[in-house]
Amino acid sequence: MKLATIGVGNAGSKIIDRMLEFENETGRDLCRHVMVINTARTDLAKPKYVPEDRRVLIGDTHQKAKGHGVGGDGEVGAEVAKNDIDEIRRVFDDVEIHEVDAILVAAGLGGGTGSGAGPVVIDELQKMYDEPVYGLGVLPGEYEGGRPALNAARSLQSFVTKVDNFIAFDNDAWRSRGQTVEEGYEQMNRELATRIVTLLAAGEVDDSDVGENAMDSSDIMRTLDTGGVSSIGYASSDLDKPDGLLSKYKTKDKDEEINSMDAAKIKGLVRRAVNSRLTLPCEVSSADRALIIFAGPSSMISRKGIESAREWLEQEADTVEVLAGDDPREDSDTLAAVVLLSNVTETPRIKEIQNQAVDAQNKIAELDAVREEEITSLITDDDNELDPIV
Ligand SMILES: Nc1nc2c(ncn2[C@@H]2O[C@H](COP(=O)(O)OP(=O)(O)OP(=O)(O)O)[C@@H](O)[C@H]2O)c(=O)[nH]1
Repeated sequence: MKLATIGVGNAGSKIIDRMLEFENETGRDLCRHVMVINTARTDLAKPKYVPEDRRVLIGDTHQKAKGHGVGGDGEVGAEVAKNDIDEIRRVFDDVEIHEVDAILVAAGLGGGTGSGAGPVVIDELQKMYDEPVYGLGVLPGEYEGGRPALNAARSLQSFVTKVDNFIAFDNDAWRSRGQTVEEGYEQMNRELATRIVTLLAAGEVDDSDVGENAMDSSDIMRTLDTGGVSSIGYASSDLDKPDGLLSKYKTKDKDEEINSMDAAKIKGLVRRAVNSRLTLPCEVSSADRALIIFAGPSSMISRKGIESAREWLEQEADTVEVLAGDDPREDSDTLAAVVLLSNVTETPRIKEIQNQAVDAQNKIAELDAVREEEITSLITDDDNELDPIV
């Protein structure tokens, strides 16, 4: 697939930057257009792979932002993006939309810019283009507290109703102990970039290269066509290691011996992808559609293997809508299986975020209600005998 990618806010921009890094390292060419949008000047300087002229600062004249971010306030994030919509539209105008199949908007839903400006950007994209717009959203961890949960729960409603599909990443599930927050984010962003690029870069090869099992961009788009919230699973196998995963066999046409994985091992790789940590933990059987892509040297991936993996996932996901194919990467020294579970409806983390958000909203309302009273009581003497000077 060929993508226009847009990162909104700090997390969104870092994820797009990692996607560019991963495609660079692995010789893929997914992100044909890139843009990052932020309300904080310092965060806009962070990406390493995003060209300078594709970084857009919004809200630098807004009284509550002034180039320093929106301090976690989603309402301000949305307001700033609406005020600067002409500037955003001007940068979109440079995108040769006929060169791309879809647009991907990445954002952290816990932050003010991601949660507020993200949906405004998506609205504009949907107005301007007919191509599908996908969301890639980070859900905040419980440990971050009530405010990010409130942003995320509200923003999720906007994102999911506005995008053609929302692929979620749950920071809570991916948090590991013994790391600083920054180290943790770095690792999570790499894991996410590996999954999303491996998934979406399939089908980008020339028509001349397409083998009989090759996955096509239209297959991926069809799987994402359900709307709703989706999750990705991933597993890979190192082909250099003599770990018994490979078996020798002779090709029919040529009398040469080549390495391949037998069908059971290919199925095992997919089972590992589905049973390992998903980007959003969910009940696999609640998926509406699913898709498997094998990325690696095509000689490793037998048709029988693809078919048995597809049948296995059809049972697991309890749907007849499972597509499977390969993304030939002849130079790769790994064989990766990436599984897209589209429109999953049973995912406990979203309910937890909503509960945390409702508690936070009630607490904020309570504090707002008593604030004036408490300030007045603090500055007033017990018998109210004193008057202000002016
Ligand atoms: N996975 C991941 N999550 C991140 C990262 N940075 C931030 N987050 C998450 O994203 C949320 C939003 O943070 P930011 O992206 O920094 O915020 P923002 O959208 O720029 O908004 P403001 O800072 O309020 O202007 C946080 O609450 C975290 O949950 C990151 O590098 N990786």
